[in-house]
Amino acid sequence: MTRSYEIPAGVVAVDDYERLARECLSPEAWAYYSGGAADEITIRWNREAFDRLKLRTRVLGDFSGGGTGLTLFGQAFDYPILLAPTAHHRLATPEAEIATVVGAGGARAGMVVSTESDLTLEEIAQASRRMAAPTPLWFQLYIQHDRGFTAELVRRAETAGYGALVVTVDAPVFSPRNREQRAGYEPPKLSEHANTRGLHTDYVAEAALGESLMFRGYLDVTARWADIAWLRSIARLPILLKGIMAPEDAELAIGHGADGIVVSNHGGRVLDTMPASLDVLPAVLQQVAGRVPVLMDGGIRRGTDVLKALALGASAVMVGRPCLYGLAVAGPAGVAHVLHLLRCELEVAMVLAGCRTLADIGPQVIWRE
Ligand SMILES: Cc1cc2nc3c(=O)[nH]c(=O)nc-3n(C[C@H](O)[C@H](O)[C@H](O)COP(=O)(O)O)c2cc1C
Ligand SMILES: CC(C)CC(=O)C(=O)O
Repeated sequence: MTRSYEIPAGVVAVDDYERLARECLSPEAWAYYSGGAADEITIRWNREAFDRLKLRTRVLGDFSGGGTGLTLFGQAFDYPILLAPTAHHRLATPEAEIATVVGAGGARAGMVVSTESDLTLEEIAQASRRMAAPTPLWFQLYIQHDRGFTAELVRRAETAGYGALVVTVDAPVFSPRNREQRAGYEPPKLSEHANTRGLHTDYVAEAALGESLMFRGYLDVTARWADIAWLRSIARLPILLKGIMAPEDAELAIGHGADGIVVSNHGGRVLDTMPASLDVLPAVLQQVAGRVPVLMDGGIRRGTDVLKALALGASAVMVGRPCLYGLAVAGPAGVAHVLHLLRCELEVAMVLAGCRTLADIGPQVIWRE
């Protein structure tokens, strides 16, 4: 199938991609990408938390030699916006994650590849290497019930040249996603995913009426803190834990060897009425006290949102749905455009807030009454 990868006229902001993506995606795929847990209240709160904060501007500053570059775990990034790990890009485009990585590379953004990608982690890394400027890639790991299989995934990511492991710890189970259910979205079986092909999934829980869903052995195989120490012992790469929403868990993460933390409520897709990631960020940062980098995701749709997250103390942010919407509308060009829009908006906001570099972004950027 040949597709047009042109950016449609009139697209000037990330939200325009959301509107257009709905028209490009099947109703099931739209429900999967855009939806969240239960009543999707956390999705709304993720946005509202950004909108509540006001920015404080400064004038007549000197911006010579400024920029948005940063280093994380020894890797250089042009700007502090990475693609969050998201599953199943083939729902958006037949080229799946290859289109995404090409778009990310075009915009020179880092990308986190999901365990549940539709292409193998090796195929995605290879596509990135073919580009003039390969994208910094990290691998998002779901710890599988088969720890031998998990160790093999880690080894594969290291061999393929990934720069960090982002271990998602917030979703041992998902609460129902009613929008997906109502649209009739059927997720592909884990044993048929590109990276986990052949994994046996006999443990998957289903409950008949009158039976407990969770407490019949299913949770015996899910990851625990000891698994993080184990991962640390077998992996050479830096390990970030994604989905930390409590200061106590941030402390445990560092205690078990994590090199970084991602404050995230999984884009409101795991447990509805969790607070906004942005609202939890300050408490986690206070606990971490600069010992490891703290990233965040959830609800970022504007460069001003990125500025606000950094002003509260995040080292960088990750963006999920907007990249999928760009992918659905215009393939690699759409992904690159989404990232470019966010980067340009961030730069404008930095200048108007009087910040020459990321190091200048601090609490002074937020207007306090
Ligand atoms: C369709 C979709 C699939 C996702 N798949 C994964 C995944 O495989 N692994 C993961 O850690 N997070 C996954 N996430 C969560 C994102 O990494 C991220 O936390 C979230 O999308 C951020 O919120 P935002 O979409 O508002 O930017 C997924 C999110 C979406 C929307
Ligand atoms: C296939 C899912 C487990 C991927 C995911 O994390 C999500 O859909 O939010």
